[in-house]
Amino acid sequence: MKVAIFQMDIAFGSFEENYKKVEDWFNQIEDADLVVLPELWTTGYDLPNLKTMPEHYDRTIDLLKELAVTHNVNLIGGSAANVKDDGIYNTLPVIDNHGSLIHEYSKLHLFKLMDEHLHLQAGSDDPSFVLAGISFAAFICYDIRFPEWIRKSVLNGAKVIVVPAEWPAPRIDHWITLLKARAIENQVYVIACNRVGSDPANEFGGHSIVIDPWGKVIAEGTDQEEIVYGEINVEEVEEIRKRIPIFDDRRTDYY
Ligand SMILES: NC(=O)CCC(=O)C(=O)O
Repeated sequence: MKVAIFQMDIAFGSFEENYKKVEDWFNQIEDADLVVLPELWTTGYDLPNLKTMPEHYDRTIDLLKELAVTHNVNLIGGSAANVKDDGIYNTLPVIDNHGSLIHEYSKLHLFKLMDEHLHLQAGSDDPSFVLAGISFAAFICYDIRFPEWIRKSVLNGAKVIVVPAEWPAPRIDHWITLLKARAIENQVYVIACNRVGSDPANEFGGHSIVIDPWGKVIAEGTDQEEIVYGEINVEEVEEIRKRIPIFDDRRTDYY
């Protein structure tokens, strides 16, 4: 499966501008079966104003469905603010190449350092889904600091972990280290998309990445806007698990 990661800058609070950029980037992709976008790519962290944009989640889904069909590509659509009656969720949509919305996951762990707990509701969704015959699980940014949440999906069968993010540059070494650790400890592929550029509070670090189940980096972005391309082969997961059979060796009598 060929993957194209949209490592983009995000116009703060201006979803029209961000829609336009994403449409332009779709016209540039070379060869991809799966496109991955960053966290909150339609608005950035303009959290206090999200409630004034109640219609934009549905518009975002409509746009992504159209792009998936036009370009015949599967999409893990980053995430967008999803205004519901009981609050605003940070929701990740998955759309297949026929334009069907097959899965949604709202971020479980809210990141207080960026005020998420003041404006957003935590989700309660299962992160796992099957896309193009492959078992995936998708998480959002801060979720990667909770290995037990990711391990749960891997024990349920996920072979590829996808992570859209807005991860600030000063902690970019945490980003890379945590993603490598999640790949190695779970013997899965990791595909992670981080934005670049800045907003009024943060500068973001890019370094979107594809990591194989042995922990080897297959593709990595810089700290500038670009489409990062990588290729995954899920049969590798079983090969690595035969070499070091951690799932047979777990001591479930102790933990
Ligand atoms: N958008 C986020 O969840 C950021 C998480 C983050 O920066 C971290 O250090 O964790």
